[in-house]
Amino acid sequence: MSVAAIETQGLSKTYDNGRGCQNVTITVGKGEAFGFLGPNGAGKSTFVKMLVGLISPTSGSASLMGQRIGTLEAKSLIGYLPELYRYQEWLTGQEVVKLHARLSRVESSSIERRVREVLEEVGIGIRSRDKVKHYSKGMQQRLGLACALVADPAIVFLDEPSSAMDPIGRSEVRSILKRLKDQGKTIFLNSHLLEDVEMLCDRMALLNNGVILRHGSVSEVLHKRMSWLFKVGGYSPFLLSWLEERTGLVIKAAIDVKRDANTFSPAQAEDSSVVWLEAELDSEEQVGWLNSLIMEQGMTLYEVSRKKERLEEWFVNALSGLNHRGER
Ligand SMILES: Nc1ncnc2c1ncn2[C@@H]1O[C@H](COP(=O)(O)OP(=O)(O)OP(=O)(O)O)[C@@H](O)[C@H]1O
Repeated sequence: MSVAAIETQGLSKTYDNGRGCQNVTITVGKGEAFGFLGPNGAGKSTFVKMLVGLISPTSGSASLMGQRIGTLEAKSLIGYLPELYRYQEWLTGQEVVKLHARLSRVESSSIERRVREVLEEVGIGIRSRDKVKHYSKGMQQRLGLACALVADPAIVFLDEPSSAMDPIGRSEVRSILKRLKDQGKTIFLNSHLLEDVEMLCDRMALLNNGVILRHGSVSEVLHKRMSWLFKVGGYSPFLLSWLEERTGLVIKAAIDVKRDANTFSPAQAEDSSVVWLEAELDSEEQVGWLNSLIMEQGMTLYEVSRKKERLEEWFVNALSGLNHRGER
């Protein structure tokens, strides 16, 4: 049986103040992208710091590709982008990455080429000769990514890799991570951004107050049932009742909906007006079915989309009714 890329057994770290993360048992296969999702203070960074050998566990055990964490063998397998990074302001981006390449024992004959490649990859190419003190936060985060990748590690630990970036930067980072995944790297992604985890990861764990509340495939953990939005014309309250009766679903109607802000205030929708309908559905087949019923009733279908839940709301729902240990 091949060894897992990351394997932990009851891994715990308790700081003097009683905080940290407790009893985490997970397995991440080689080439898998694993998301560790949790609100601020959940214990994500603590967990990763143990895996990369920066702090020692209070109890439990863990290995990377079969090598005990904290050993040189385990450390030589990893690239790590910390959450709180500070690079030498007086050096250029290129010099910082070179330094990391040397520290990671990249063969000296290939350092120049590798540094150039990785700076291109993260999108610093033309700014690589500027001093770090002139870099924006987003640029520094890209630099951190270059440092994490320069030694071509088998496992990449990323602690909030796009937190300082604007939407374009975020989407670029996602593309870089996707490419890494396609190259067969194992990726461990700490994030409080639902979207990042959803787009990249195969499996994930939801952490709160230092304990894992759920883990499994991303779809198992995130969406049991999903809300869908249908923008329709030719609406009437009568047609809504008909749809509800026919499908057995609860369907809400609203004149306007701010999807990102997740507001769906009930509408006094007038006959024939354009409205948004919202329904919680189990599967894409149900979406198709509802589409066809909407059109069968003579309504015009302008748009269908999945409603994006805001993370806070999702967390509140996921965590509601749980005590601080995640028990109901
Ligand atoms: N060195 C430390 N000493 C004492 N408590 C700590 C230490 N480091 C972290 N903590 C506490 O442990 C808990 C988990 O922190 P951690 O940084 O691992 O969370 P996180 O999920 O990474 O959150 P964030 O995204 O805000 O960094 C928090 O309550 C934090 O205040």
